Amino acid sequence: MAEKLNLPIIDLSSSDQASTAQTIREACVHYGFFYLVNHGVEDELINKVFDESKKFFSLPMHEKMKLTRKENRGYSPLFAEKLDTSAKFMGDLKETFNIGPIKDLPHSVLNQWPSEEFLPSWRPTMTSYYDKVISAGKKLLTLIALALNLDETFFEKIGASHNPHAFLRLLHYPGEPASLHEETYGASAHSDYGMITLLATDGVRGLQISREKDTKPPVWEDVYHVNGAFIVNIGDLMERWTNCLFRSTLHRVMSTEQERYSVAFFFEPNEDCIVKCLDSCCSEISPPRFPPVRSGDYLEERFRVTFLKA
Ligand SMILES: O=C(O)CCC(=O)C(=O)O
Ligand SMILES: [Fe+2]
Repeated sequence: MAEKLNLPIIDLSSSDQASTAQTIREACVHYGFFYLVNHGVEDELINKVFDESKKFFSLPMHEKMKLTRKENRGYSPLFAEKLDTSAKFMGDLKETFNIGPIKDLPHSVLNQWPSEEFLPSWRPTMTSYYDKVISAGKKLLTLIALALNLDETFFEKIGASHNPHAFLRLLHYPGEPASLHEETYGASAHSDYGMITLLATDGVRGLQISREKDTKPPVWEDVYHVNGAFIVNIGDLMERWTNCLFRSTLHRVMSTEQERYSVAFFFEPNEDCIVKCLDSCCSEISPPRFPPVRSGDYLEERFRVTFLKA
């Protein structure tokens, strides 16, 4: 049985920056997860993204396969990815669609879009959502910088949030009859790879976190949906920057009988940004645990090992 979990709630519109930054710090140190409210992305737009996502995943398979994932953009069918690389089962019971940077040339031309004939509102809806979540993410990064006792422009100055390598990912978990496969997950246990993830969920249960990476067996706790809130979590690159002060928490999505949709936004640093332990997070007695790494190289390698096919 999973435990009940009360994640901190961060109000992005609060005028009290100091206390918001302090709550973010506590959330990232203890959970690596929090809820984000008043983030500036309207409910109406979020609902539209879910509607358009459902329309896309309902298309015949041969239409979806015309947009098969290339350069990490486009459609991946069920079992294409296995987020828990150590597990033996065949892959995750989910289908996905990825959209990469939209305005950042030459990356923007790599995106694939469903035909306007079938889905006329798809592209403008996704583009608008992408832009709005980027704005929310940039604002959140200024508070995360304050939470780390850095200047609020830190992530901008080191080039992380300028033309970020951010990916919008639509997810569809079709669900399965109970006990069909003991060891099938919608998304198997993993931590996210990058800087921060902003997740919108549809209210169907399934997402769980395990706070202590090294506890065996892991203790799983349910993350509840909160209307209008993003579920934000810290990724591995942020964990590397902070020398594990902020945790990139293990999470998974259980496969249940109920169909589930979610929309993840992976706000990753600019590909050329070098992620190196922050001075304030290391010392002689606590040296950096990870060597510096170029963000683009790190992310590419993580995709290489988790994708079994497109
Ligand atoms: O669908 C969800 O709730 C979470 C998905 C997720 O963890 C991921 O795609 O990295
Ligand atoms: Fe994830």
